[in-house]
Amino acid sequence: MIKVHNLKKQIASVNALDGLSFSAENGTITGLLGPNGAGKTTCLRTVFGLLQADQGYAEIDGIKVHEDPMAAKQQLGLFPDPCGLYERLTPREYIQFYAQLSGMDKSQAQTATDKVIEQLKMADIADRRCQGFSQGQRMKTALAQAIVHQPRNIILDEPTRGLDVMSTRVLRELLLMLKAQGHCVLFSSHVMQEVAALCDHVVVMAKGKVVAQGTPQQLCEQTGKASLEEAFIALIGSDEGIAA
Ligand SMILES: Nc1ncnc2c1ncn2[C@@H]1O[C@H](COP(=O)(O)OP(=O)(O)OP(=O)(O)O)[C@@H](O)[C@H]1O
Repeated sequence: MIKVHNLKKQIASVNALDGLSFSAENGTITGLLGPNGAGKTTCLRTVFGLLQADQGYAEIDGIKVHEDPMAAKQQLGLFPDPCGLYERLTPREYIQFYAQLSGMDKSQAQTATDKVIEQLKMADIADRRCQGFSQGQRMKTALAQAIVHQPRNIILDEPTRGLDVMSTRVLRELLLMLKAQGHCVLFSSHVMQEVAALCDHVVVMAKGKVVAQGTPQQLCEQTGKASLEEAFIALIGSDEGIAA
């Protein structure tokens, strides 16, 4: 479970986070939806401990990130940019390398790697070099790296940015699988369709604040609108920086 409490962060002259609070539960996909510049990336960076808030704090499974960043990170996987794989390694070598970086010895890392290869159903590509992989295969490998230490919580910043339809579908299926396995999945997006299709809980944010939150249906009911897109426009007052 990921919680943020009253996060405030000023960057240069901008209040990137301005009293942001919400929770993302286990077994649930939570979407952070907001226009460009809303503060989504700043929020996720703070959750991962890459940025320190001026006020407020983030909590991973009850561990305050600023008090014990290492313990918090053990419970957290960060989905990396799938373009940045080491081309000369196979997924098995790549995942095992990251498992060892997270503190496992060689034999623990081998076991954890076998487990995640099975979990993400990627045995067919596990021993091929990443060079020449399709986007979907890259995505599986990147996600495997992020979850090899079996964190309960996974965060993804605009994971489908630049992906084609097939790769987006692969990622969707992977996220639904993680949800079914009881993980807490938190991702940011400004793509309305993706959020509507995937999320159990949507946190609509603008200017560093939560504007509204609930299931897509609750957001439609709150605003009296028929679609999430219309609800979003009613809540934000504009559709600037949002993709259908
Ligand atoms: N390093 C920085 N220097 C200056 N301003 C910054 C910096 N990082 C973030 N900001 C500002 O903080 C605000 C929030 O940025 P953030 O990247 O968190 O938004 P976002 O919701 O992720 O946007 P997008 O959807 O465009 O990626 C923006 O106004 C942005 O310009």
